[in-house]
Amino acid sequence: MSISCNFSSENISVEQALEIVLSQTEDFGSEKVDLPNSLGKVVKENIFADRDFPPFNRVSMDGIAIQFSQYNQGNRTFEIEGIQAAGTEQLTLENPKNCLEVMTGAVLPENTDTVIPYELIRVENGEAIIENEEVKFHQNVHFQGLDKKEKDLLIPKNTKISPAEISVLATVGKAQVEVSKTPKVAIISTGDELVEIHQTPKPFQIRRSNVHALSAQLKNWGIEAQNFHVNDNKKLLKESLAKIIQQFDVCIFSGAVSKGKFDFLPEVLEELGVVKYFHRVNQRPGKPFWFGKKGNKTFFAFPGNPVSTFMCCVKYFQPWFFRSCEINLKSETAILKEDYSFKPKLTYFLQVATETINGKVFAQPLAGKGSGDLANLTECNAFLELPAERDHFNKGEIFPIHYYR
Ligand SMILES: Nc1nc2c(c(=O)[nH]1)N[C@H]1C(S)=C(S)[C@@H](COP(=O)(O)OP(=O)(O)OC[C@H]3O[C@@H](n4cnc5c(N)ncnc54)[C@H](O)[C@@H]3O)O[C@H]1N2
Ligand code: MOO
Ligand SMILES: [Mg+2]
Repeated sequence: MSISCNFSSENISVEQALEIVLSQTEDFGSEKVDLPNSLGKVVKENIFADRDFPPFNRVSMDGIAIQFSQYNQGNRTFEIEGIQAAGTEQLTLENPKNCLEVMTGAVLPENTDTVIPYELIRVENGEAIIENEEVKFHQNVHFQGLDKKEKDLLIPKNTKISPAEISVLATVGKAQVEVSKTPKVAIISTGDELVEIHQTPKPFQIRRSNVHALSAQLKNWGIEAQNFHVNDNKKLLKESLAKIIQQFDVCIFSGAVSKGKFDFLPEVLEELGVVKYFHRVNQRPGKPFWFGKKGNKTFFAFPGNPVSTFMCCVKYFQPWFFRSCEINLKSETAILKEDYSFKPKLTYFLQVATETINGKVFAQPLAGKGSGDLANLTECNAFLELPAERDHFNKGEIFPIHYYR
């Protein structure tokens, strides 16, 4: 999809902004990585069952294996012929009136079809005596191919790898997996008021928390970003960015995009040849969001207020990255739990705490004290997207929701 750049100085809507961002995805290609390093990445090959699941008739309780017909004929005492342990070749029950002890994970012995757990038998003088009458044909046997058949598709290409996929990849022997390459991402904070997290800020300073919040969000999506800091000095900003831009596919900024005397970022980016696609979106938080491209490099300049940076990363960077990896994030909705009013003609990303009741997701507004109130993020788990054209939202209405945890 190609969308022409929005060079106008008019603010654009959230829908337009997202459409532009999503029209600017990039293909980062794929690479083979060792299985442990594939967590959080997107698999770029179909994963098939290399054998039946389970691969043999698997004993699923420790006990004895018998022929059910013997039990059905009234036999309750079975001489023990031997032990079938897990990890040993299949034994054969020689005499159908006897039994074999079997362990969970072992192959069900030849000539047996039913497993009775130790709890329901008594073992005396080399014999197993069944004490419970309720034995069912085929009980406690996990039959070969019951879950999946050899060559079944287990994980389709373009699935995000979670611990569940790791389990399946491991069991089919994928020591290495083809995954989408992640872009090289730089996260750049700006501002003379910022100090490192291990430093004690002077009364007029704060720690550069946005960079750590962004890094953590990206880490959740399988991206290891590098972070930088530049002070509010135009010349320095331009020199530093000229170098950083060369080395990265994506630059995510926090701060210096609003109307302040030291908000140099938009002009510096343009001076460095980055094409502005939009600046300012009709939204709160995050109104001064600036987005641009230079060739196949992508620039997300998020407003510095911590909740703005955070929300913009969830709402714009996240779907951009997943679309680049050919994954469509599913859109989710939630039910507003109480009436809420927001007057400005802006899309409002209301901070909410969700609760699921009878399968329905309810969103409790916990708006916080504005986009500087980062502590409020810990009280909530999502942003509820309230449309710009309305100013009152009723309890019970359904709106799009964006989770961050
Ligand atoms: N006259 C106007 N002033 C402001 C407007 C406006 O439209 N007209 N927009 C406001 C809005 S909305 C936002 S959001 C901010 C965005 O400002 P900037 O992107 O220029 O960011 P800064 O000025 O650099 O910082 C804003 C705020 O955020 C704090 N900050 C910045 N970086 C970090 C960081 N890494 N970790 C923690 N906190 C950070 C910074 O200290 C400031 O308090 O502008 C409004 N002003
Ligand atoms: O976008 Mo600003 O975040 O409204 O404070
Ligand atoms: Mg500013």
